[in-house]
Amino acid sequence: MFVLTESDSIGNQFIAELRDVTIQGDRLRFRKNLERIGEILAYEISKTFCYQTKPITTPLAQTTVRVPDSNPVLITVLRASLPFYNGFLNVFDKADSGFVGAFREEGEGEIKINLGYHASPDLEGRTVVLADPMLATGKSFIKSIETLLSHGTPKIIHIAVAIASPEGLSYLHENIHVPFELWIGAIDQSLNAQSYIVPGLGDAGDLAFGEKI
Ligand SMILES: O=c1cc[nH]c(=O)[nH]1
Repeated sequence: MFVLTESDSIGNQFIAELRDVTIQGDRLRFRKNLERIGEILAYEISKTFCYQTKPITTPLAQTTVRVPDSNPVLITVLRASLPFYNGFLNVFDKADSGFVGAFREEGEGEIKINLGYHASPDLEGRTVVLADPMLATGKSFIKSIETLLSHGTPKIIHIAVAIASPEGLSYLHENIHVPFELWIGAIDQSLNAQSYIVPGLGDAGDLAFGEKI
């Protein structure tokens, strides 16, 4: 498991700005910071890929460069993930993409996650990056992964999140039965009664795009 804020880097500044009530109201900056964290996590994930030697001709000579031998599939969960996903797409610019539409069903008691929409390429044997900035209960991740597995069994699923709750992490470990790795911006203290992450940052979708009805 990689956790960005476990060591000092400029990434901490981006996380701080996402959380800070005096800064996060600037939607452009909020989306940009999610994107920048996506780019950093994408770079870290790229270190796990298989590489091959590619011959290159520069204007001056022949040389070789080690490049990834395949492109991942990026799966993103609408809508809060879009700026975060964009960070991954900036780095993995040749990636295929799939989309999942997940929403929380309002009501009394346990939170229910509904997947209204999904569109994905064949995932058989592929390296998948599932990007969603907020790992709260983990239920939408598990629902998304169950749905994705009907499109083939990936070689590995890299799960990338900006902020994770300990409860969500436990839920993923208990419920994912295919190879996976976790790439996280920060791990927070807990979930509150409304299943928001504390200290967290609030509602990532609303902060990125405005409140929905
Ligand atoms: O704290 C949380 C949890 C889920 N989704 C969010 O946007 N924020």
